Amino acid sequence: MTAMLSIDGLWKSFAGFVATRDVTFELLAGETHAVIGPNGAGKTTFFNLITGHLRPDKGSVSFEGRDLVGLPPQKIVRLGIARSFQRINIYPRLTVFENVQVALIAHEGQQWNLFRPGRSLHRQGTQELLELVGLASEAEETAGELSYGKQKQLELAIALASQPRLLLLDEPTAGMSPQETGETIASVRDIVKARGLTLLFTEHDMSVVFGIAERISVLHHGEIIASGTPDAVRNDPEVKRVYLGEHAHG
Ligand SMILES: Nc1ncnc2c1ncn2[C@@H]1O[C@H](COP(=O)(O)OP(=O)(O)OP(=O)(O)O)[C@@H](O)[C@H]1O
Repeated sequence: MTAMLSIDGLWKSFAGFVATRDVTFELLAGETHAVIGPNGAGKTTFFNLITGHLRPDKGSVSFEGRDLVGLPPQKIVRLGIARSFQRINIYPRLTVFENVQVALIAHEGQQWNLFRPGRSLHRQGTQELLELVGLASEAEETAGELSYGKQKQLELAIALASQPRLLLLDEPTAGMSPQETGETIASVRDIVKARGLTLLFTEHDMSVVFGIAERISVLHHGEIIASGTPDAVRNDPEVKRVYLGEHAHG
């Protein structure tokens, strides 16, 4: 497999605090890759550097051979990278259907007008995405009134509206019940397969990580301390030390 995303010598500091330290990383086309690490290890910062929400101090980020550093987030989305955030990012007062429809309209560069003619646009595409994430029967519900797990599914549909080749999910199961977690992960796995997506995700739930990741990278104090197959990472002495150290301190 070839590298879809290549990151080389990436650094990011906040007022002298180094959040990303000389990160070099390759994501292969078609793989499902988890980025794990204790709280504050720098996972979200790493994602923000890829998606243009932060600009690195040093280093390069290249997607399918194209340099991303300095591009604004919307431009990076257009190149084929979509993302979901840790906090919910939907229009709570619009219906489920409208949330996805707006995302499709925005992606096509069309104008959204609550009263027309926007309402008739992309109805089929919207329906297809809702079916894909299992929200077809909730289409007319108000988005803000959905359960937390369903709101995350809606976010996923919104992310997919930009037709990404690479999907970045920041803690897709955070705050979910065990049942919601299981359903969400099964759904993500199916969608990734159905659409042939490359998936990069962060996650605290190790059963999720080891259940779906083909490769795992471990961040600690902004540095990648291990990267490899789940078995290799599980048995890595440095990784064990970091995680056991965490538990020892509660
Ligand atoms: N905008 C910012 N300004 C100052 N410090 C920041 C900023 N963003 C992140 N940091 C710091 O950088 C470090 C890494 O944060 P980051 O959110 O990337 O970690 P994380 O691994 O995603 O954590 P978590 O698992 O808790 O979500 C933290 O110490 C955080 O306080």
